Amino acid sequence: MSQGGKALRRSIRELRRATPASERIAAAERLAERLMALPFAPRDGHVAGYWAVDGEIGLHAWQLRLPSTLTYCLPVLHGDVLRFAPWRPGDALVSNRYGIPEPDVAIDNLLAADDMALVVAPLVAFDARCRRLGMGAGWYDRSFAFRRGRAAPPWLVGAAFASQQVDAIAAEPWDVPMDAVCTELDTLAAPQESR
Ligand SMILES: Nc1nc2c(c(=O)[nH]1)N(C=O)[C@@H](CNc1ccc(C(=O)N[C@@H](CCC(=O)O)C(=O)O)cc1)CN2
Ligand SMILES: Nc1ncnc2c1ncn2[C@@H]1O[C@H](COP(=O)(O)OP(=O)(O)OP(=O)(O)O)[C@@H](O)[C@H]1O
Repeated sequence: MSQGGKALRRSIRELRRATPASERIAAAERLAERLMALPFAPRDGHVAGYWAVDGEIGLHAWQLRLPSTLTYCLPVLHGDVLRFAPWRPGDALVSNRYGIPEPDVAIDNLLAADDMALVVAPLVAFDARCRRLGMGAGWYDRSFAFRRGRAAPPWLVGAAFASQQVDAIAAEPWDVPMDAVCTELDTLAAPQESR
């Protein structure tokens, strides 16, 4: 990652953390509406969200609106990839190496990335082509590398505040483009040729 990329990550993460609470709450509600309205929103199966940290836009409003035919899951770090586990409010959590809470489940009960029908991915920055810049450890890129040569599902949707949009994110060879990015203001669809 270039120095530019590191500086961009730092400045956007600062901006993201500075979003006032009242704005965050309203934005999470608007985001939930947009996620529910996605043309490819699945009716049943597993969907993955994330436990918002570091000023990320929250997914609790979306989780609350999901029909009972969908099972909400959270990511779990496993080796060098993400696996997923169902989580409902009140279920046990443990902190991972980054201090992010994840479901406290036995390895045998973890689900694979391709068991998900739709995955809402956190991001630091995105562009109009639905390219995603994450925290910089490559977890989503490694875990969903199989989507580079294969159609959805799982559908990959980035979630962010509209303020996290940048002009262009330089494509790295391993980047996995999102099918869409939802913010409190917009739903952006990826250009057809990059899906
Ligand atoms: N809410 C949430 N969950 C997530 C992610 C995410 O971006 N957001 N991830 C998306 O990939 C994975 C975790 N990836 C992460 C990568 C780097 C750092 C991080 O904070 N790094 C520190 C320095 C390293 C450290 O503390 O050990 C930093 O950048 O300041 C956190 C999570 C899985 N779960
Ligand atoms: N498919 C892959 N196979 C092997 N290594 C990979 C793969 N994808 C990403 N990586 C590694 O992960 C590192 C970080 O990638 P990048 O900076 O694009 O992460 P990110 O998308 O910002 O982070 P994250 O997905 O964790 O939010 C890369 O330098 C690369 O070494």
